[in-house]
Amino acid sequence: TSQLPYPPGPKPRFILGNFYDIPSELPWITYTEWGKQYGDVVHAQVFGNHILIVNSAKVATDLLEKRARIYSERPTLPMIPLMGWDFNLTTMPHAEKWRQYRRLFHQHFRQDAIAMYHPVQLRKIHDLLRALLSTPADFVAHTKTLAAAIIVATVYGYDIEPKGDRFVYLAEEGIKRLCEVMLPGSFAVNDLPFLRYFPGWFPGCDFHRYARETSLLLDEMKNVPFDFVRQNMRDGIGRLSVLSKLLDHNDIHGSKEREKMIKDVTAVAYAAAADTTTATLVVFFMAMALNPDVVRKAQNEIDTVVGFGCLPGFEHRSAMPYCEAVVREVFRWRPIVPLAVPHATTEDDVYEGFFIPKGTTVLPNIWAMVHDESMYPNPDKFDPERFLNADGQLNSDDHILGFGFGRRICVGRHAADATVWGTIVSVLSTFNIAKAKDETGKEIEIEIGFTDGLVSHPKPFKCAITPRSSDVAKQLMENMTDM
Ligand code: HEM
Repeated sequence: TSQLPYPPGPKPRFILGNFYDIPSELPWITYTEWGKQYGDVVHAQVFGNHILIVNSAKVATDLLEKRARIYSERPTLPMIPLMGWDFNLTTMPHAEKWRQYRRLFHQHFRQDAIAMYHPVQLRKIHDLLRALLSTPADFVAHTKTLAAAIIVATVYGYDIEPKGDRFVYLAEEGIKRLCEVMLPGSFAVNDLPFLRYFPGWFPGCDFHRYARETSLLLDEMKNVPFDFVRQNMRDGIGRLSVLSKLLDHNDIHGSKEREKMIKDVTAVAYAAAADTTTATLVVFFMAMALNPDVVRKAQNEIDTVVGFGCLPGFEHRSAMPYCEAVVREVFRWRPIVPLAVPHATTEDDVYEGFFIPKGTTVLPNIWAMVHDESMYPNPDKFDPERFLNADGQLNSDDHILGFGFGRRICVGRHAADATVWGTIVSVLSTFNIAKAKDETGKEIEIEIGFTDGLVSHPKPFKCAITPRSSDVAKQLMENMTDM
């Protein structure tokens, strides 16, 4: 099979391969262009390491789903275990430990388990509405607090401090470091793994210090909420959380190994949930400010089904197809994990006559898939109607590509989807969202820009978020304070 050619792609140079072709900024855009030039599977190499870019949903299904046995590994980065981040399900090798962790995670985040978290999600979403009422210009910060508060309340069952929460600080710092390490070229030891055996004083081996610091920070991050909840469970704190269920089911004084697993699984939830949910909801605010028609249509539907001045609940979901289409379009229009999380192959493979070697890093280019003109005509337009039939009912396109593929598909997707839906309909039921205006009353244009990184956030922009009526504002302040 190795006589077969690699899939097409930019021509590699001697030794360096495509080192200089791999873009450091918004690589998913360049990879989409490569897709137009070379096809749905594109091959590149850097220092002899193979990279396969998957540019269509069909190929993603063929490889990452139908051949999941071969395509479910993650690339190895030596810095991850050195820092102590190897408890992270997201980057864990596709082996027995991953299976155990994923099973545990799935038990508490599968679709039929999520309804249990609806009350907590709505309580935090209502906090967001009050925050938007008092300081609407800080909508990004409020969204961030919402995402953090929901996942902490779901997993540990306690309410984070609005500012300066120790766990949130530790988790954010830990995630920042994980993202830094995952950037290609950030730490030489990732490309030259033998460096890990060199002492810290050796030139270029300062990564040992960074890794040690991170490891201490992560230990504290795992222990702070765990110890807090365990000590306070008798007083009812954290009683309904994922953690308390894990502890109940598995004996509070269970084996050390069991306890470690529970700490690991719960800590990963925050890492995977907070940033992704925030970015998705900020995309929603951007899309609404740019599309007043969509705001109006969604509000009409909410007013008809729920009633003006009343807040939606999950029981209204199936009766609001237009709002559902808005949610699907938010995930499609600007996918915030545009290259998913890289997969890797564990065996040599052949696809459509091309050779894909064992150990290839596979990048699912979600950006290219959701901008595929044959599936989504005029893909840059934010158009929920693309998910509706002529009769206004939802069509069958309910596969949210933004959650990834195969065995590695986002295990928190049902929780994320519920938070995103609940936030979108609650905000639209109470607020108008439009472009902000300057002192002269002229609309401030929104520049659609996105950051680099595994999770790509909208660049700062302004929008006007105003209560739909003074009654709604009053109700928000009065009626909802004890919801
Ligand atoms: C809007 C929010 C979210 C988006 C867009 C998102 C997206 C993704 C993507 C693209 C992947 C990689 C899939 C692949 O490798 O093919 C992933 C993995 C993962 N996500 Fe999410 N996610 C979100 C929210 C969440 C939440 C709320 C949780 C936890 C409660 C979560 C937990 C995870 C975990 C643990 C993995 C790793 C799965 C594995 O490697 O086996 N995510 N997510």
